[in-house]
Amino acid sequence: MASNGYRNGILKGSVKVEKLSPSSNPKPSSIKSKTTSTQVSSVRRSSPASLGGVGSGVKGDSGVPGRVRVAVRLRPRNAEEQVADADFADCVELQPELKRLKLRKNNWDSDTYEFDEVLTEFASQKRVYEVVAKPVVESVLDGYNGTVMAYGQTGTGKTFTLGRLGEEDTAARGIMVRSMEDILADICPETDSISVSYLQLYMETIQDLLDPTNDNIPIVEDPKTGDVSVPGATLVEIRNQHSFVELLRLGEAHRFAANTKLNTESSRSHAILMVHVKRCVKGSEAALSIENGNGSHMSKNFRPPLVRKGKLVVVDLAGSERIDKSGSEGHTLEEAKSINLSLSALGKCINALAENSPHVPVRDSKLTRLLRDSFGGTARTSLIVTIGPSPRHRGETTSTIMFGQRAMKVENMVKIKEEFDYKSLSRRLDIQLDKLIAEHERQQKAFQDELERITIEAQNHISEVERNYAEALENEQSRYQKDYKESIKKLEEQWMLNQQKLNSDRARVEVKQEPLDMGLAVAELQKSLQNEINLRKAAEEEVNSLKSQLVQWRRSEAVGNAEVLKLRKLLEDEEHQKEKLEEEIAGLRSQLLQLSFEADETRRSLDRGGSGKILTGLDSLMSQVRNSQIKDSGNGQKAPIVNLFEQVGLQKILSLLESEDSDVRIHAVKVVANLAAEVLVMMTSIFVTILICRSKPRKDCTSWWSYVVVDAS
Ligand SMILES: Nc1ncnc2c1ncn2[C@@H]1O[C@H](COP(=O)(O)OP(=O)(O)OP(=O)(O)O)[C@@H](O)[C@H]1O
Repeated sequence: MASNGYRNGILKGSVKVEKLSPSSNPKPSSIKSKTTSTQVSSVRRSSPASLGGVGSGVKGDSGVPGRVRVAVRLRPRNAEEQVADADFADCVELQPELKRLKLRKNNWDSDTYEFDEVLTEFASQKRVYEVVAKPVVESVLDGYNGTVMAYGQTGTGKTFTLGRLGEEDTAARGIMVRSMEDILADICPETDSISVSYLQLYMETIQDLLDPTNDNIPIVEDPKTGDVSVPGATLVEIRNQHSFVELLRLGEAHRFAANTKLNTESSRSHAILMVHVKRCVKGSEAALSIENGNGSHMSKNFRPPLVRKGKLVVVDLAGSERIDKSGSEGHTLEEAKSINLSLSALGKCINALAENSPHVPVRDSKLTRLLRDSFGGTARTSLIVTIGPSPRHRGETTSTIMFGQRAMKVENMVKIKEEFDYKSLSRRLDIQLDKLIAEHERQQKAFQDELERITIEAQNHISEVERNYAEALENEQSRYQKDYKESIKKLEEQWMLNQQKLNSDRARVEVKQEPLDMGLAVAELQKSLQNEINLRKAAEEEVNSLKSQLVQWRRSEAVGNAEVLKLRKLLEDEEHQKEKLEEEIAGLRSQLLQLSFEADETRRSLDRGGSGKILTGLDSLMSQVRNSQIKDSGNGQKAPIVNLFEQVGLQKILSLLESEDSDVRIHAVKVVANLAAEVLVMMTSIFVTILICRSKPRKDCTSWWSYVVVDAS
């Protein structure tokens, strides 16, 4: 062992020393993914110096490396040492700022050891808590397992460091009390819970410090996870600091202790305080955890709350002692042997872990079985080794320091303890079920009440209706009975009157019955006869009237027939006349055509200059016209049509055309047609004459022209 070297086997300058400080504690926000943890886990235990230590925890199934943190604390000289070692220097020299401890071998030589924290005899309890335990406590609050353990020679201050209650002097409060203070300050009482069990391992038996009758508690190891638990231990829920301190006091009272040469209050057992912290993961943190885990398929209503279960284990080991120095004998000697045996087993495990040995003799003692998770397990572990200053105990101090040094090489796989709280879900569902059942019962009761109310109302209503109906029926019956009685009474009265009248009529009829019957029969017959006569008369009159009407009708028929024959004759005449007129019109038209033809011939002749021929034709035409005139004037009469026109006038003829009488209209048409023919003839004559006069004026032309003019007018 080189005097200037580090006795923990690590070369100077090659160790990256992590500070045991609150800031090094991992926060859930650093939990990223399984990939990260897998990558890191591949270097497990391979290079402790390169690992991140307590502050690098990341969530994952396999966890992340977290080296056991080790601090050394020096107890001040006690009264005995101040006297006995007055002339001697302490066996150790501390360099807290360098986190180094020098162990003097002699006056001129020393070995130097480096720790995660070096706490001098002046270090306050508060400082010790903050550098040793607080990071672990914070990890526990985040859902990790954590171990704070004190190891050291008897009487060096393990119980002082961990278990002081600080009732007289609060500054003296140890790690247990301060841890609980921090835990209580951090949790949410509504959703989180803390429960505590306090045990001692004495002579290889686990006893319940909170219930001394409960001894020889078995250790249970989960074959799957390797988790160690002592389910037989009393578990007390902690709600406040006071109850916890009382609990510690109770436990301390039950702890085995002995008065040895080295410690008047020497603990003869290993005390193990287990603080279970169950925290409900909330909000986005829970959602993130569920997303990363396997709870995403669960329905929100039936999704159990996600909880993180951290367990803080504070171990106050019994002190290792040299029997010759402690003076233990008898039962105390047996205790000492047992203590040393278990501490030796712990040391072997630490050695094996520190050396990455494939076999770790965990099962050699109950202490190692209990601390399985704390060394080489999943917990964050912080070890404080306590030493005394006396050079007389240099060997024990060296042993303690070496234990601490080896422990620093132990690396755990820190793993968050997060799980679904099915019990809580079950409780919650039970509560919901109870509520639903209560609500259902309440609704059912309300329904029943309502039903009863409606039934009663309906029954009342029915009763009222029945009552009203009965009353109405009764009234009606009495009214009818009354009317019936009155009617009967009236009928009886009427019958009485009729009876009286009948009687009186009978009496009268009996007196005048015979003469009355004859007279009536004769009068009746006479009346019938008269009626028959009257009816016969009326019938005869009717027949006569019909006969005269028949004669009248026959006469009218004969007149009508004669009229019809007459009209037919007239119609035939008219048709005959019409045919004649049509023949005349046809003749006139042919004449007109002839005249037109001749006029055309005449014009052509004139155009060719053949006046002689023209004259001949003209003379012929003129003679025709003149003959016509002469012929007309010869009989002293104009044509009948012209005469008719002169006699009747144009307006009259036109009005006759619109007459309703068909004969009149036919005559009017004839007149107009003949007139048109005559006018046409006359106009043609005039036209011819004009042509003649224009071509060659003659003497007789003037006279003829005047005739035409006179005739035309
Ligand atoms: N840092 C310290 N400052 C002052 N006094 C101390 C300190 N450490 C321990 N002591 C005192 O030393 C004595 C022994 O301490 P303690 O009982 O805690 O030792 P221990 O390691 O628990 O012993 P054991 O293993 O025998 O139980 C006690 O009287 C305690 O008050």
